[in-house]
Amino acid sequence: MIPRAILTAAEMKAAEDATMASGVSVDQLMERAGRAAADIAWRMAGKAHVLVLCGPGNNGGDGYVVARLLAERGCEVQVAALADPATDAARNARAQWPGPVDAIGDARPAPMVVDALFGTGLARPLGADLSAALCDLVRKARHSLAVDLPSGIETDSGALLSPVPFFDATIALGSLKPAHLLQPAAGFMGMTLVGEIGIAAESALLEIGRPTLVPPLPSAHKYSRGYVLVAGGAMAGAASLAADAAIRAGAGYVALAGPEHGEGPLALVQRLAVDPRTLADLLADERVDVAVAGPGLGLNDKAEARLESVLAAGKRLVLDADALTLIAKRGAETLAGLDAPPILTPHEGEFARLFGDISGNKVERAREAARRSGSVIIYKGNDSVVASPDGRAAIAPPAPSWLATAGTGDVLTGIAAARYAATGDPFEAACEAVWLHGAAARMAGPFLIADDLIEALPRALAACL
Ligand SMILES: NC(=O)C1=CN([C@@H]2O[C@H](COP(=O)(O)OP(=O)(O)OC[C@H]3O[C@@H](n4cnc5c(N)ncnc54)[C@H](OP(=O)(O)O)[C@@H]3O)[C@@H](O)[C@H]2O)[C@@H](O)CC1
Ligand SMILES: Nc1ncnc2c1ncn2[C@@H]1O[C@H](COP(=O)(O)OP(=O)(O)O)[C@@H](O)[C@H]1O
Ligand SMILES: [K+]
Repeated sequence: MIPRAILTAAEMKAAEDATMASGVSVDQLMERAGRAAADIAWRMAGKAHVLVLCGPGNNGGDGYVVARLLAERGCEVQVAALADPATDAARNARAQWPGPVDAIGDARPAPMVVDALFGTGLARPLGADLSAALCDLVRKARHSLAVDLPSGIETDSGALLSPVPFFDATIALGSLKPAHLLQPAAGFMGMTLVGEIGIAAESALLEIGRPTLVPPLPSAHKYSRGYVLVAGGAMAGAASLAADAAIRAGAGYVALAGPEHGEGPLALVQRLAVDPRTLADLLADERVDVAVAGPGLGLNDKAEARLESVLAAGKRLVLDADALTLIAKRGAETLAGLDAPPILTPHEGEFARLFGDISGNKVERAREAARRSGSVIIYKGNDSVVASPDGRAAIAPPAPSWLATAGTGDVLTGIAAARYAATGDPFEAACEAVWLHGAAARMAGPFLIADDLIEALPRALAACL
């Protein structure tokens, strides 16, 4: 699957300028944008009475186009505007709307509401009266559609600048923007669709899409499919979850090396490694492709020594949980010299421990963390962001919140290890793992526990063949 690009407000503006330089006028772009939005509104509500709220900028201009096209289809349309249009394109669009334009205060609740107040140009919070009116009108509607973005959202960060209602659908014009995937904004969009308006959308920031996997070659053997070694520690269950997930995610050989035997399928190779030297010996096996440390590792001196063996092994690494807490003490930048970029999988708390002083939105923080640590970062959450030290970054579509349960992160770590062993590319592996994890969660369903994710993994993987 070709991943969709995500453009910041500035990148969108540049893409729009490039399109115009090739001979397309802003009025034509606005007509396409309005037509795409009107088509969605029509599919949602048919001939229902429509209220279109228009702002002063080009988002409002799109709104006037929507109003005209829906009226042409026979809808009864009320247009309510915040102010007169402030751009030429919006003025032209308004001039082509044959009906009256009311003040926002005169907007009457309608079964279908189209929000064309503000899009990527929103620079500050909506006034309290305006956001209250927007929330009230959307709440009273049966269907609601936001044009480009719900008004009140900051495009690049996904922050809510002022209160925003829940929309049934949002049409992203030309391309996804970060706010379509980042929380809290993404939670207010309803179904998000991208409206094609003829802009070439290219970016180093992508949406994580379904990976394409290939079955093992006829010549495959267990080691060619990837050997993952999971270093266990104080808590056998967590390491077992990671190891079990790695084997279910397609690694050909998975060994769990801990101070005691863990749980897991019979196919999992259990190796007793009571002291760090034994662990180092196991890691010295040249067939080991990827080593995992963190889940259930512990935080005491023994855990430190085990982590040391893993870091010194010269292998590709996936580091999570306790390993991240231990690394935070010595500084994440100490990872920058490893032979291959490791994958780090911090949740919000671990990220703060590792990179507490980084500011900016979630994508910027993930990118800076990747650069500093020379690592691929999976910055977890409902809007997981993956960033690579080479500047590539990706945002996952919202994952089921049922994932908020103990052990699901250990499963992600195991999947990432299996994919890193298979692909050799930590960024690709991280993105694939995040997608598979979310898909397995959707298949496992409500009230899932971490073990259910592992059980669902083969079905999630099969969907990618
Ligand atoms: N990119 C593309 O290819 C295409 C983009 N298109 C569309 O254009 C949209 C972007 O348009 P845009 O740049 O004109 O910005 P927009 O969101 O309408 O708002 C700016 C206006 O609002 C004002 N303003 C801001 N905050 C405010 C506040 N809190 N309260 C009150 N006022 C506030 C601000 O005023 P100022 O800050 O200058 O005082 C300015 O007047 C984009 O989302 C998409 O829908 C399509 O038509 C065609 C293809
Ligand atoms: N509310 C949520 N919505 C979607 N995904 C979530 C949510 N909460 C947690 N997750 C996902 O579940 C996993 C939890 O990982 P983590 O916090 O490390 O748990 P643990 O350490 O118990 O395994 C991560 O992949 C995270 O992205
Ligand atoms: K809008």
